[in-house]
Amino acid sequence: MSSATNRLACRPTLCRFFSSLQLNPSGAVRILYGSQTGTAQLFANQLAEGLEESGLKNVEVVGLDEKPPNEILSPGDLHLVVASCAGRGEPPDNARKFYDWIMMDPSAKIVKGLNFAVFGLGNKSAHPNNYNVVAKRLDARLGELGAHRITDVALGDDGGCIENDFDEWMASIISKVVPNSPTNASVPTDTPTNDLKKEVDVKQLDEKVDVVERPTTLDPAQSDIVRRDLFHLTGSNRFYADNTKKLEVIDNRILTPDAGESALHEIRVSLRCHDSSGNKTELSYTTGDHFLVYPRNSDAIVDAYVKMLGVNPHAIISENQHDSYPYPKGLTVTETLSHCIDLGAPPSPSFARIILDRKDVDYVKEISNPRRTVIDLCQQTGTKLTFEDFIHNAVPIKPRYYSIASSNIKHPNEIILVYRPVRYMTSKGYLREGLCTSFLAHKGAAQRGVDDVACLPALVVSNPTFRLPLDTQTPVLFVGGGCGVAPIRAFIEERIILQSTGHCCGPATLFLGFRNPHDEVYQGLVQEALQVGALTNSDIVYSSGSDKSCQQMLVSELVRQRGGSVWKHFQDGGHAYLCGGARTFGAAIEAAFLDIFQMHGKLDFDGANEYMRVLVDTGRLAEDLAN
Ligand SMILES: Cc1cc2nc3c(=O)[nH]c(=O)nc-3n(C[C@H](O)[C@H](O)[C@H](O)COP(=O)(O)O)c2cc1C
Repeated sequence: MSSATNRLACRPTLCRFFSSLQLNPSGAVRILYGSQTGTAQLFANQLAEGLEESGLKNVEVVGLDEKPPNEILSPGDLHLVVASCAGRGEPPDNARKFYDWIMMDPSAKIVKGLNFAVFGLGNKSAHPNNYNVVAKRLDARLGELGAHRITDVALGDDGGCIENDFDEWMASIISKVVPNSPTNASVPTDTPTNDLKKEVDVKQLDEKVDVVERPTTLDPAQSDIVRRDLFHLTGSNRFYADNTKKLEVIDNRILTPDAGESALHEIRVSLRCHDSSGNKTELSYTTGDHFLVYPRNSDAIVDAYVKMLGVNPHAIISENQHDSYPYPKGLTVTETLSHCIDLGAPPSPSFARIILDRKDVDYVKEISNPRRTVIDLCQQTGTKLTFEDFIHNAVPIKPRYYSIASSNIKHPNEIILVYRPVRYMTSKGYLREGLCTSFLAHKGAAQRGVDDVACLPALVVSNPTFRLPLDTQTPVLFVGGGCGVAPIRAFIEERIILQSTGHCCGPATLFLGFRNPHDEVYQGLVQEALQVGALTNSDIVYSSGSDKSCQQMLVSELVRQRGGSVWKHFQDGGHAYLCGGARTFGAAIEAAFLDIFQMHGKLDFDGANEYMRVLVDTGRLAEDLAN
């Protein structure tokens, strides 16, 4: 690790713990990743670095779409699979072909004699019925086909502390694969040293990352948008998804000005755009789809990190970096910090231990719950990080999913999103803003042409399991809370059009909750739907009403109160849609449904769970729950 480029590849975190191990390089290790939004890919790269730093030579990271399915597995090698779940228990797009092949193709028997272990990425509270099913099924299938499992499938929960889950699994893999390794990398047995503090100064950084000075300052019109040419959409450095476009914001407004700082906002985005050759194209969507937005950090936080790291913001990171450089090459330092790294996210457990120079860090209590960031920890400890330390250990920006709040029949050329800006003070007095919601909140409507302030890098993501029933007569029940109003708005809008174009719609019930009456949105649309018969009943409740006349209760209480009719709805073949936050709202409504199935359906606990499972499996209970 002496050359400039190789030093970049070194993750100090793991280097220190594993560099002096005796190794037994008995064969090649193939790390396979299936990733929708980049986390599994990041983990796969971290695992490769951990294994290489332990001395393994023959480690390869392979995206599950990088080879034909029947060439992905290589008998005799160890395969470490890192795979997330997307959709409703679906594999991520890049894993789809391999997943279908291994699950169904008879030629998939060739995996006999192969060693493997699987780490899954999922979200338990958001997807309780499909939690990590992709990893579980891959693990079971590989075993069934005769491959040798070196350790049980491990499940990472993105609703908890997935970095911790992964660190633990990686440590156990390294201890199995590399003889004489420490048994637990996440609680290192050696005392952390001051390695980071001895790292290079800015001048050396320029040598190490091979940067060149950009003669002029950045052109703001080029710095904040989708730049497919700049963000190298090839190979493992793929940053934006292929069909990401730069889309114009048509309107961005507060829906409920009386609700104060945390009011719900609505943003309208045009689907008309230009392709790379300058030709006009149009994106399309179907009601119920998702919209993926790539946010960037604010200039203020980027400036703070530039100062803390002592780097030249205009230096360009050269194309000649080592392959393990985690971000697109050729960007300036500012662009990399703005677009690639989540500067407001807490560091990973291992990085936090390094910065704090302690091995006994209580990660959840000290770091993740208070949402302390790298800059907070460095200010607290006086730790001086180099740019390379930071860039190789910091958390990358993940794109954010939003439920589209419009019907494609009513709005074929634009989409509507509903969002609530996240902004709060931590107990330590730090102001925190949600990365994507504050990014959206600063997007003005397009004034003249397409400028950065008015554009979003974004794409439509199909959500085929979240659709209104094909038979418009089927009874539907919409249950939503807060921002969960978004997909419900889309469905109501669609039913109004269906109704007005002669498609007679069956009964539709709406149970909707807001914080208080000031927070309530889209009353006009709900009234119109009730008048034209697109909705049959509507109950709106508030978790904290401001006057006695309003319905002060939780949506889950309302659902329980209407238990008899909810049971009848399902017995009549009705469909239901659950839309809101995963942890509290989604879990509470599911619990209410289970109670109803027991009380009104006279089922026992297992029977109620089974009833729910069948509803989910047959697409009659569809969820759109946010983390
Ligand atoms: C649209 C969407 C659908 C998801 N579906 C599931 C699911 O069915 N089951 C699950 O356990 N997790 C699900 N998740 C959670 C992801 O698997 C989890 O956030 C993971 O860390 C993403 O990893 P990736 O960035 O590598 O794709 C879903 C996430 C999104 C955004």
